[in-house]
Parts: sequence; C-alpha cells; structure tokens
Amino acid sequence: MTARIIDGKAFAAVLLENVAEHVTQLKQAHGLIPGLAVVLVGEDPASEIYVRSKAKKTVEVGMHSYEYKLPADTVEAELLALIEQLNLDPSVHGILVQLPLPEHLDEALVTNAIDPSRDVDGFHVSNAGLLATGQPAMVPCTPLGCLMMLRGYCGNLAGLHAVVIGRSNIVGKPMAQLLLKENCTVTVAHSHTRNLPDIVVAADIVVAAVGRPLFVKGQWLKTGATVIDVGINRIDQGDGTMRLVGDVDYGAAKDIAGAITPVPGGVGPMTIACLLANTVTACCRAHSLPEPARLKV
Ligand SMILES: Nc1nc(=O)c2c([nH]1)NC[C@@H]1CN(c3ccc(C(=O)N[C@@H](CCC(=O)O)C(=O)O)cc3)C=[N+]21
Ligand SMILES: [Mg+2]
Repeated sequence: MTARIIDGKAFAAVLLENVAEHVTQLKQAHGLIPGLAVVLVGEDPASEIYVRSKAKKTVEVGMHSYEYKLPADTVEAELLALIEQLNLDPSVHGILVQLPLPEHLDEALVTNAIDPSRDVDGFHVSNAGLLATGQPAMVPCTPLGCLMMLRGYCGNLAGLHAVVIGRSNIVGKPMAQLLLKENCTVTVAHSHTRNLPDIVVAADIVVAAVGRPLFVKGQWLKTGATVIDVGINRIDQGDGTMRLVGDVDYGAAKDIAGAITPVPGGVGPMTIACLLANTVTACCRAHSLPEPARLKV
C-alpha cells in the first residue's frame, strides 16, 4: 500500500484564498483591514525565516503586517511595554510573539500579557482554558491546521482512535482537546510512555509532535492509519548541507499508512494559513461582525 499524500500546501492555498476573500469583504463593507503584529526577540535564523514568511503571506492576503525585531538582550519590562502598546492599538487585531524566547524572558508571563482576543496563537491561559472546556476560543494554529487536514481526509472523525505523541502546550495538549471535541478516543503519549509501539499500532490517527527526527517508525503503524507529522527537524547530512525531516520515518511509513503529511509541505504551510484565518476571526470579533463560517472550528 502506498499512502496518499496529504498536501498541506494545497490545503493552505484553499484556506488562504478564503481568508483573502474575507479581507476584501471587510475592506469593502466596513473599511477594515485586519492587522497582524509579529514580535521577534533575538536573532535565531530559523525564527527569522518563519517570521519573514508569515509577513509575506499576511501582505499577500491583503492584511497589514507589523514586524517588531528586538535585540536578544531586551529586558522583560520593554517587551511587556510593547505588548501593552499593541494591545491598545486599534489597527492591530492579532499579536504573535515568536517562541522560543531568550532564556531570561518568562514565556508564560509574556504570553499571558497579550490581550486574549488578539492572541492569534491561542497560547494565552484563558484561550487554553476555553478550548479545554469547549467554549469559543482562539485555537492554536498548528493543531487547528492538523484538524482541518484530518477532517478533509477522514471526514467524520467520531469514534476513531487518535494517538497524539507529545504533550506541549502549543501542539500536543490543544491537539488532544480538538480531537476530543470531534469525538475521537484520544491517547496522549510522551517521553515517559512505556511500550509506545504497542500504543501507536492501535491508532487510526497518529499525530507526531515530539521534536525528534524520524522518531516514529513505519512498522509501528496500523495499516491504513492517517499520519500527521508536526516535526520540523533540520539534520546535517554530513556534507555541509541540511535536510528537513519530520518526526516520522516517512520513507517506511508511506508504505503502511493510508495517508500521510510530508515534511516540508504538510503541517507548516497550514500553520501559517491558520494564523491568518485567526487574525480575520479576531478582527471580526473585535468589531462585533459575524465570524466567517468557513474559518470556524
Ligand atoms: N508564537 C509562535 N507561533 C508559532 O506558530 C511558531 C512559533 N512561535 N515559533 C516557531 C514555530 C514554528 N512554526 C512554523 C510555521 C511554519 C512553518 C513552515 O511553513 N514550514 C515549511 C518549511 C519551511 C522551511 O523550509 O523551514 C514547511 O513545513 O513546508 C514551519 C514552522 C511556527 N511556530
Ligand atoms: Mg514531550
């Protein structure tokens, strides 16, 4: 069996077109232009690539992009002051502070300083709580993108056994919450889990978000399983070049899985598309306008 490839770029293109249509509508009917502010502290090269790519897509769909690059030694009070300024700026509907932050900055404190209604990452504790209790919230972009692709491939997810590998606040936990909302049976595995292959083999859906290259082996999978690979690992090829690989051993998994996301071109592009969709949603909510139905979870 050769797995169908879940084309994240194609999913993202459809969502971005939908986002762009809503942006046009907001402009024409209400004179509103959604704005997304991205804050980057320090000079991590990978982070700079993501931030640039986010800004480019933001402008492509017709929204305003505001970029703030702060030096690595920025003190907490300065960063909090910038967030407060953005919280009060009526042209800013979404605020994203790129993670990870330098060691001396408290990520939870900074994340919770963002106005929850502008927290397009969905990382604020109140958005996490709303999601966990099944109330409308800003949903974290990566798990949201994964869910949209799963719905697109599997249709109704009710009753399926989903195994989420990884328990981060950013991916694993919100992914599990979203899958529970879809009436999946959800198992969350992590670094202390015993006999992981025996758990993964029972899964109809596997979401791998461990951050370890090629961690999930092909032979762990149930035949026909749907595999979502959240990992983005740069590995040194030994000849001075780098290769981008996921958390799943794609080469082996594609012969056993029913469908699988590639890396690159899977979860990554959908994460960015969902970020822009969340910004449109935040803009609509800020102005008490009906939320675009097709962007809703
Ligand atoms: N506050 C915050 N929110 C985030 O959403 C956030 C963050 N911090 N910190 C870093 C991670 C990582 N992330 C990615 C988004 C898109 C791609 C993406 O588009 N990847 C391309 C490949 C890009 C490449 O070549 O590196 C792909 O998978 O096809 C990757 C990674 C968002 N993150
Ligand atoms: Mg872990």
